Parts: sequence; structure tokens; C-alpha cells
Amino acid sequence: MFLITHLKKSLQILQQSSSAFTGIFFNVYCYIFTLILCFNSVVQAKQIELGEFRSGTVGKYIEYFQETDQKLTLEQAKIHFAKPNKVKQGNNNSISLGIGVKPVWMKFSVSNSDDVQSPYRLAIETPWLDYIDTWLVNDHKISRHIIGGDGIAFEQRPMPYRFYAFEHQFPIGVTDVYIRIESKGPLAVPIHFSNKEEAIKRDISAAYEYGILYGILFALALYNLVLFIFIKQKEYGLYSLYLFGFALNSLSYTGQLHTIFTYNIGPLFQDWLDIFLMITYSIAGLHFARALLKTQQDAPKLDKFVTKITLIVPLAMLAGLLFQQLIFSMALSFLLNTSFVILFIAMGVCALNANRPFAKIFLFSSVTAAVCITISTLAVAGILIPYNDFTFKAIEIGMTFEAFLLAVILAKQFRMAKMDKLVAESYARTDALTGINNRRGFQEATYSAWHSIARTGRDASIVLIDLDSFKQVNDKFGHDAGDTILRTVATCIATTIRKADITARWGGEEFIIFLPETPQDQAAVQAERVRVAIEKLQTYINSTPLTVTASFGVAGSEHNRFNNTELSVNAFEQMVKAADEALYLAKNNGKNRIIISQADGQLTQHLPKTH
Ligand SMILES: Nc1nc2c(ncn2[C@@H]2O[C@H](COP(=O)(O)OP(=O)(O)OP(=O)(O)O)[C@@H](O)[C@H]2O)c(=O)[nH]1
Repeated sequence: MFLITHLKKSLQILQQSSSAFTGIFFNVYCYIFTLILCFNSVVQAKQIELGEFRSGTVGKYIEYFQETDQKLTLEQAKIHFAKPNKVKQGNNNSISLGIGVKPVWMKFSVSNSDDVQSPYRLAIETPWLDYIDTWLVNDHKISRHIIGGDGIAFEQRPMPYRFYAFEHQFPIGVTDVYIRIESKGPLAVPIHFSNKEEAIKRDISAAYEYGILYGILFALALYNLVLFIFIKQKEYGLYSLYLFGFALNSLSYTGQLHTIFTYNIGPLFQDWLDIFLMITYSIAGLHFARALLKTQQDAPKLDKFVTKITLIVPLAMLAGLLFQQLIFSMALSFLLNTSFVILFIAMGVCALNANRPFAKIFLFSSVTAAVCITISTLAVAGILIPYNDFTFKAIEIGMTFEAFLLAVILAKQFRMAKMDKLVAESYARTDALTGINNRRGFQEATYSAWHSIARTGRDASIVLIDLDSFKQVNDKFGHDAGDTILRTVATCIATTIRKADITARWGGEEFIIFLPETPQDQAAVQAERVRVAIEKLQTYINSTPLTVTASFGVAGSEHNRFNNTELSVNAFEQMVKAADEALYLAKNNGKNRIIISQADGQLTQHLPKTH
């Protein structure tokens, strides 16, 4: 009956759909569903034999049905279970029935024929189930009724545990276990059954696994929060929010948050908290991806859609909260979470098309996460993927892997930004034409040397250089030829001066040299070396060798005194001024020569022995 109804429904949808894809999808879907149900109809529920069964899920031992109208009593449920055509057989580790559905009744039997003494624990490992009743029946008599679920105050639950769980010493013979579950959230019911020692081992390994997982996530989140606070780049803040949101969401849906903090606030609060935490990380993740991949520039339509969906869905969910429409808001949160995965991939593809850095690694990480999320979703829904610990946790493994790769991207981005900054700073200090310092670079480079000289009472000098009749060079050979000469002269000066000296392009065809630890007479000697080097320099323009000369103005201290006062940092400006005056005289006195500004303000020509 169920099969026919289901097939009818599928066919109706198939007819309504005009797309070939949907048609193929539904054909495959119907086929798989038919196979599953045919398989179900021939399999009979087995008993759990305690002597053989130490630990595992019991989905395949279960018979179940859903209430239709009013709440059934145990006796009515027993009558229902007695009619084989009214019950279904579990075919998967977990029974999954959907969101906001009618309460479910389940039954399985435990046989203790070997007189196993160890108590067994039954745990229903979905923490959001609101009301759970279990009856243990021996010889048609109820031996125990265990009430729980997150709708029950924490102290009244059978065990102080994040799931509904209880332990029981099963007597010799057969015990029928009847379970009724009522919940507003998704009715996914993975029942784990194991002897007490195995259950404790399982708890310990879960504690380690979650400890590692949350340790990584919180450490990464905190680190990025600190980066955001100090660097003020929004990617770090959004990434941190994404990680915090994901970790809290995971803590919430695995029941751990509610066990520790919100255990007595009631199931409704927990359901609402779960779905809002779920969308928090999706929204933060999407905005992080927008900022990281510059989606606004590369894919403006997609970017607008992402911005809208991350605004409209939470607002609609808030409206749902206002009117207490949990199912409506829950469906929206699932919709956003599913879109989140798809949108992440779409944004990655756009970034890849736009050749954005990190697009490949981003896409790889989001596809991996999507695959893991799909594995967990299908496993919980009982479709194609078997439910087990690994498939249930695949979502966390995938998301942690993705978080790690995104952290790698951010680290690389940080490094790139630093390199860009260094390059930009270096450009700001460098003359674009000649590649030597510009004025700013010169001032930065001489700053500390100048302070140290002023402090320790040593000498320093300045040499100003101006190419002679450079206008004529430009006029005769063109501006490009002039540029080439400026470049070769700059290189010539930079390679002729001593290591500690600092040079720069001071203006159009003007250069400067700072000579630390150098009194002015020695500076004049160094200037002469440069003058000769420039004079000898041949620059080839269209295979024709060109030569230029330059005039020099030198100003410097003698015995730590300049202009009759002790050398101080302020002397720099005065020294440049004095060198400029000397240079002016060198030009007026016939060019290609060196004039020294004397300490007493006199200007004299430097006449080297070879001149
Ligand atoms: N090619 C080129 N020429 C430049 C650059 N900067 C300044 N100049 C030229 O340098 C020339 C300087 O001319 P003037 O100031 O008259 O000086 P001058 O011709 O060298 O004459 P004196 O300084 O008296 O020897 C001008 O023609 C400027 O256009 C540059 O970056 N590239």
C-alpha cells in the first residue's frame, strides 16, 4: 500500500516536471525505492541475541509504524504490531522519517539465552528528540517504563547524558522493547545498543574525538578573532564567526551544549537554538567567501543573491519564531544550509573563472565538505549510504578539513598582503626611472645615520650633482635618450660611491650623495671620483656613444663643526642649502667642476692633483 502511494506520488511529480533531468532523477529514485521496499517486505525482524551482540546499531532488528490520529497506549500499539501488514521493517542502522512527522512506535526483541550477566545500554543518539518512552516487556508484563527525551527536565532523565539512554540487566528469556518517540525536529532515530563496557569505551573515544575537533575549531576561531581585532580585515572576523558558529552548531546538534548549559530550558528552546546556530555559520561562511573571493566584482548577480538570501531567510525565520512556526523556520534553515554548500561551490567556480588566487584550493575544500555533508545527510536519511559512526561524523570531518584549508588560504593571503605592502613601500622609496632612492627613500635611509653622527660627534658631508646642459641632450637626441643617460649616470654614481655612502635622485637631472663619517675635504675627493666616472661614461644611443659631464657642490663638517656650530641633526638642511649654493657657483664657473662650501661660508673650487 505504502509502495503504491509512494510510486503514485513520484509519478505525479514526474508528470508535472518538464525537465529531462528531473525525469531521470525520479526514475532512478522510484527504482531504488522499489528495491528497498521489496527487500524490506521479505526480511523479517530478528531477535538480538545477547550472547552474540556486544555493540552496534539495532535499526535492522526493528519493526515500526507511525501513529495516524490519536496517541496510542502500549496495549493499542501491541495490537498494531501484531498485524504484519501494518508495520515496516527497519532496513538501515538508523530509522529516518522526516521533519515534523507523526510520533513513531518501534519494537525489537532481546533474547538472553546464555545468561549474559552484563548490563546493556540503549542510547538513542539523536539529542533533539523531545519525548521518548520505552517499555520493557517480559512475559506480557511491563518490567520497566523509561521516560526521557529533551522535553524532560535533566534530573528526571534516565541517565545524565546528552542522549536519551538507559542501562538494563536483561533477564534470561526474551524481552520485548517498545519505544514511542514524539518530536518536532527531524525524526532520525539511530539506536545504539551495547554492553556497559563497550558503551563506556565508546564514550571515552567520543570524548577524545570531540575534544580534538573542538580544540582545533576553537583555537582557529580565536586566532582569527585576534587577527581581526588587530588587523581589522573583515575576512578574519567572518572566518572566526564561521568557525565559532560551526563549533557551537555541532555542540548543539550533538547534544553537548544542551547537556552542559541549557539542559532545563525545554525542547522548544533547544530546537530554536539549533536552527539559529545552523544558519549563523552558513551566513558567516557565505559572507566570508564573498569577501575572500571578491565575488562582488567577479559575479555581481551571484553576490546579490547571496546577500539577499542571507538577509531574507533569517528574517523569515524570526517571523516564524514570532508566530511560533517551528517547522516553517526549520525548513528555512535546512534550505539555507543546503544552499550554503551549493553557493560555496558556485562562488568557487566564479572565482576560478576570474583567475582569483586561492580559487582552486577554495573549490577543492568546498567540494570535499559538500561530499561529506551529503554522506552524513544520506546516511541519516537512510538513502544509499549506510548509517555508522563514520558516515554520521563525515559532516564534521569534512567541515574541519574545509576550515583547515580556509585557514591555509587566509595565511597565504596574509603573506601576499605583506609582500604587496613591502613592494608598495619599496616603490614609494624608489625613483621609477633610475631605480635608486628618491627623496623620500633618501631621507629614510639617512635618518638613523645622521642621528648617530650628531650624537657621537663625527663628521658628515653632502654632495649635490647636476648634469651639465642636459636640456641640449634632450633637445638633440630626444627625451628617451635623456632618460637612458639619466639611468646610466645613476648606476655610475651608485657603483662609484663607497658602501656606506647613500645616493638618490634629488630632482630632474640632479643627484645627491650623503657621506657619513666624512669631513668635507674627503667628500670633495669622493666627488672628484664620481665626476671623473661620469665624464668617462659612454651611453650608446642608436649605436652612437654619448658623454655627459656634471657639476658638483660639496658641503660638509670639519672636526664635527659646520657653519661654526656643532654638527646637529638640523645641520642636514643647512648642508644641502650650502651644497646647492656651491653647485650654482660650479655651474657659473664653467660646469664640470666641484665647488666646496667652506666652514666660514666661503666657496672654493676643489682642484684635484690630476685636474
Ligand atoms: N629625459 C629627461 N629629461 C629630464 C628629466 N627631468 C628633467 N629633465 C630635463 O633636464 C633639463 C634640465 O634643463 P635645465 O634646468 O635648463 O638645465 P641644463 O640644460 O642641464 O643646464 P645646466 O643645468 O645649466 O647645465 C630639462 O630639459 C628637463 O626637461 C627626465 O626625467 N628625463
